[in-house]
Amino acid sequence: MTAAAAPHRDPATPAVIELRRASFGYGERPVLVDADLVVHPGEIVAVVGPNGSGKSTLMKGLLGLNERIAGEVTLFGVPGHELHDRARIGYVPQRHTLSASVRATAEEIVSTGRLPRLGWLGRLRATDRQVVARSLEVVGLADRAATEVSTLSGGQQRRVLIARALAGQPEVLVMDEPTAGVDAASQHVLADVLERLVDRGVTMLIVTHELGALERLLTRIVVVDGGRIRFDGTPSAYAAARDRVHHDHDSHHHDDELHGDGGGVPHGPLDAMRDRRTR
Ligand SMILES: Nc1ncnc2c1ncn2[C@@H]1O[C@H](COP(=O)(O)OP(=O)(O)OP(=O)(O)O)[C@@H](O)[C@H]1O
Repeated sequence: MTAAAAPHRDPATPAVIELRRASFGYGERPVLVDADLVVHPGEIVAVVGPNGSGKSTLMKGLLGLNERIAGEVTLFGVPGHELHDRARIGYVPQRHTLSASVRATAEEIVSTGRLPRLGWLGRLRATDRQVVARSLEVVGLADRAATEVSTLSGGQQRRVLIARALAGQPEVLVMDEPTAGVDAASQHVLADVLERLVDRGVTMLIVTHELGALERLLTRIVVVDGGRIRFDGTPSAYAAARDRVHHDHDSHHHDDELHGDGGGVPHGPLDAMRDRRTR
């Protein structure tokens, strides 16, 4: 299986995400430093690295959800803090399941993702309901619209959260571990969901511990380690440089929380490549 081809790029179209020597942290403390990263329209970029290396800090930083200590963030060609149309970005935060205390149907949760696009009356119109229904359809949960989310499986809940992000009709999806804590079968379902989004031209930046199921979709892989971007290249360049960019295969604590034994999924982003090579 080969990685996805890099999309054709119109030089006149600005990058979706552009970081120049950006440092992000919490309070005064820098966590992710000196990051240069450019994501063009149509790219599917995986961000990998050990636990605590700064991946989530990178995601939150580019979304303006933590402190920018230095450098520049440009989104769709404008400084990040000046981007008023936030609905252009869909964010799936790092949270593997919805709390059991959330008493809402899948449709209600997904409808909240429509809020940034509502008209001045602030009410869901017929077109909004159609978008919500379509978002549930894309993630394969049309038949669960009326189901309480707390009764859905972990993988299905992740898909509800992705559908919620899709309901805002974003041009880019920033996802923090969409496959964390879900079993191998659900990971493949999620990869199929993401593939449908690729076909629709959605740009994606995905933090993941399980490169396996997503690998065929990726145009680039970024390795974060020790608070810095250590590698940024194509999947084949990553495979070739794997000794240089190798990092610890921390078993992922989120998987442990859900499965105890980690659920039998590969833990390191390099695992899938190594498996294939030895087959
Ligand atoms: N809200 C916060 N306030 C203070 N420090 C934080 C906060 N969130 C994360 N950190 C610290 O920043 C560092 C990097 O954390 P981050 O969550 O970015 O890593 P990560 O690579 O996403 O890890 P994981 O794979 O475990 O999710 C850690 O030392 C963490 O303790």
